[in-house]
Amino acid sequence: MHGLTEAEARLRDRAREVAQEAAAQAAATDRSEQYPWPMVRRMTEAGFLGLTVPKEWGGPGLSYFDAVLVIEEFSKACAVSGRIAVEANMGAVGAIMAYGTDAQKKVAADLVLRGDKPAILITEPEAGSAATEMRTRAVRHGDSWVIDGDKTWITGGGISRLHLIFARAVEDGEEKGIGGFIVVRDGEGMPPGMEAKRIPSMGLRGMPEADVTMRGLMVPDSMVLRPPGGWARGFGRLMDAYNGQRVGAATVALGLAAGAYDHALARAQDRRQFGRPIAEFQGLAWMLADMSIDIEASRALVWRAARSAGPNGFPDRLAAAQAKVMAADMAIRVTNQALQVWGAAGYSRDNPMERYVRDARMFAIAGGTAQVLRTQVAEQILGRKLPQTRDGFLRAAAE
Ligand SMILES: CC(C)(COP(=O)(O)OP(=O)(O)OC[C@H]1O[C@@H](n2cnc3c(N)ncnc32)[C@H](O)[C@@H]1OP(=O)(O)O)[C@@H](O)C(=O)NCCC(=O)NCCSC(=O)CCS(=O)O
Ligand SMILES: Cc1cc2nc3c(=O)[nH]c(=O)nc-3n(C[C@H](O)[C@H](O)[C@H](O)COP(=O)(O)OP(=O)(O)OC[C@H]3O[C@@H](n4cnc5c(N)ncnc54)[C@H](O)[C@@H]3O)c2cc1C
Repeated sequence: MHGLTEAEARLRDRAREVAQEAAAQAAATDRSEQYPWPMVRRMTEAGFLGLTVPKEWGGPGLSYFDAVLVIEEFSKACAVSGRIAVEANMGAVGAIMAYGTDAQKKVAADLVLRGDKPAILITEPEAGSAATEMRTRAVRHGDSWVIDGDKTWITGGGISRLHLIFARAVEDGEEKGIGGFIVVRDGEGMPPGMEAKRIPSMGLRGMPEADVTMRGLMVPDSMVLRPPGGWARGFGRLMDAYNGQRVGAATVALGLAAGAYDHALARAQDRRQFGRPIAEFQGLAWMLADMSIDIEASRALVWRAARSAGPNGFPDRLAAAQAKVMAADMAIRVTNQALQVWGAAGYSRDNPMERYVRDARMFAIAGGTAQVLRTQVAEQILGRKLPQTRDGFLRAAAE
């Protein structure tokens, strides 16, 4: 289908098979709000975590596109499992594999290949969309850095071992720019100087979201991630890597919409009213048609974005933002339509449809909101910066 190579189709089919096990536990994970460790072990054994880790670091060295095929299958069944596959293949892992030292790459590879889902710490209570306004500081003291700051909505806070923290680097009393700092949680508790407090969330309840506070958190200089171009370009280069995770998030949105659609299609043909299958009513038949068009269009953008990554590169920024906006908005629409097809039965918590609706809601917020990403798309197609601060255009004109 869709021009997959034999190897890609095999990978997708293998993911689809294991994802059936994720489907079987998805409702229990949602109810218990517990991270699905048994499923993580199963995904690790099956080789779905660390897919993008290069062969020299012990991984299979597969592409972002391969990872996307796997993420979609898991997300159809259980979006929490889909998100685990995103963070264990993209985001922090991608940044470390591209910019890290050999020692950092080994640490990251060993962790994800053994089942860790890393955490990426960007957002702060006062710096969400305006991420460049972050206040977390890492101050250099000889061979160590000391981090102080507050992060929020950190996916995996409290369960992740590998952390990639975005912070302002201060050297010799001078602020140099935003860089990445790698912190590993070894034991059962958090590392000294780091605390996580869970945030109760609407959907994807098996995935902990947390406020993370850092007070005097020590990071050796060997664990500083230094992208090329120096501190001043640090944030931009880290965001280059983050475009991979945007494609991953778009894929989870796509997958869960496709999962909800499959349930709706089956129900529309089974459920009878007025003596005939409800699929025969044009109102529903066209709704199903629109859902299928939405899903195929999103998949086309997601695949294009994933394929835009070169062998050692990241997905293209514009393609990633376009795919994420489309898939996030589409998932909200399609999951709601799917619930509508199910009628009252879809509204019951004994049925997966309401879970799909809740799970879909985050993607227009996390990873860059639908509004902020539209601005990013506009900047790329117009070929100019669209400053968001009140004095931004004045400052740009003065410069
Ligand atoms: C980028 C923004 C934070 C806007 O802030 P600014 O207007 O202050 O920043 P810019 O001047 O636009 O950008 C600074 C710098 O970064 C480069 N950049 C920005 N975005 C990208 C990108 N996507 N790819 C590559 N490079 C990028 C930009 O060119 C500048 O580089 P130079 O300094 O010129 O070299 C804001 O637009 C934004 O993106 N906000 C969203 C923040 C976000 O996405 N947070 C995600 C947190 S993690 C998460 O949510 C996980 C959820 S999940 O995956 O499930
Ligand atoms: C489930 C979930 C998981 C997350 N995981 C992580 C994670 O692992 N790591 C991490 O660092 N962060 C994570 N986040 C945080 C996420 O990246 C932020 O929520 C997001 O960047 C938006 O920031 P905010 O919530 O502070 O909203 P705000 O920035 O306060 O935005 C509020 C509203 O204003 C709009 N708005 C703001 N600025 C503009 C503008 N310039 N133009 C137009 N509209 C604008 C937004 O679109 C939004 O509708 C997660 C969030 C969620 C919900």
